[in-house]
Amino acid sequence: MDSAQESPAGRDDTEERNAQAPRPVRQAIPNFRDILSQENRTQSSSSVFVVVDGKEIPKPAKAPKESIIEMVREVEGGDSLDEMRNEYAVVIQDTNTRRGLGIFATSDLLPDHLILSEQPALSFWMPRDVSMASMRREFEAQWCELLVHEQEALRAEFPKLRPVPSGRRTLSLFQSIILYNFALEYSYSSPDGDFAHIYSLASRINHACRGCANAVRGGMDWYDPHRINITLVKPVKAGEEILIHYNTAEGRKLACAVCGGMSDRPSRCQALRDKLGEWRVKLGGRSAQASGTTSTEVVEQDDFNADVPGPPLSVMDRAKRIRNKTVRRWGHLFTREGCDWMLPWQSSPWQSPPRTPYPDSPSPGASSPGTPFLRAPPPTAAGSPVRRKRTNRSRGTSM
Ligand SMILES: C[S@@+](CC[C@H](N)C(=O)[O-])C[C@H]1O[C@@H](n2cnc3c(N)ncnc32)[C@H](O)[C@@H]1O
Repeated sequence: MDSAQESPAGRDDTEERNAQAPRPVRQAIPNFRDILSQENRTQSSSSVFVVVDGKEIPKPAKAPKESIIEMVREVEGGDSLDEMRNEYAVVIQDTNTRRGLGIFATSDLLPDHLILSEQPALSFWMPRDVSMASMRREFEAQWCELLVHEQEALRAEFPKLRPVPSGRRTLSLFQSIILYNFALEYSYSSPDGDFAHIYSLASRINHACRGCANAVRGGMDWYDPHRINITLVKPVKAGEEILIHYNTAEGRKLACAVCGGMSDRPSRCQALRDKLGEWRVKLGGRSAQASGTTSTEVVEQDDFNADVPGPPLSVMDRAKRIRNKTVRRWGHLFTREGCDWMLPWQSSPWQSPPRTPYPDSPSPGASSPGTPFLRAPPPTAAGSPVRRKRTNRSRGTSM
């Protein structure tokens, strides 16, 4: 018989059976708030309260990061927040310029996108009571405390660390200087100035002036203070380099990767180009919003707190300032554009700023007869004037 022509009695039976059968219970998918409150129930020892939905609940003693990662893994199929954001969003590539390696976006992204969020690959603790002269030895000691496989992994990841051996109790002066130099070049100081953090990806980001940079370093992560967050401030196309601003008074002065300017702001030429771009968008009838954040807006945002005195400089920042002064003063003696501080004879010319390499170093064309020109004369048969041949000096033990 056709099921549509079932007798009324038969239909009643089926309805009764359906009513008696236990209904499958719909399991609610836990969301972030559920997990948070679950954690609150288990860890209610904390006396600090937070307000969720108008209700006061005890603040979790432990950050529910693991729970978030679990949820992300379930939803996205990724392994962690890092994996979800970093490896899919950016890639390390050679810039094919003197900048060396850089970080490039893998897809088109909009402003405000959190493009990088990662934990340090290596952290050097910078004790406050240690003088700058001892800082190099401090870093050396901390390097020697690492396990050999950790040192090997870092050496494989950062080619600049290759001359620094693994598995030693002490380093030679040369190796120690390379390590120190690496830390100065690749590290970000923690907000409290106690640590120098080196990141696998974020430490590869190159510099651009505030106006040309398309990303900024975000504030401190509440859950994880050593995590660095890099957020876009401009729309970025796939394959475009991610650039942030990191020329500070105490750091090494680098030319902007986009406009070549040495200052914080875009060069006049770049500012004009930006303005033209804005006008082109306006005249083209599209909304001004399509151009994203303009360089002037970025500068204004950044300058908002410009006159608020910053925190006192950390030891690392002071070390950077001294190094920068040394490079500005003596760099021109070693290479045409500047030196890699202690390794001038090894370094390749690391940048070619468009006009004057450093604000106060003499440029070859600019010397007037009245001003003394400090460039070293070319090497003679007697040896280079910069690295003189070692004379045979007695070392105390005579034959
Ligand atoms: C934090 S590292 C960036 C990663 C580096 N490019 C690499 O190959 O590993 C900083 C160094 O990159 C180079 N660099 C970064 N921005 C630059 C720029 N705008 N112009 C020239 N060199 C730059 C400088 O040598 C600087 O000391």
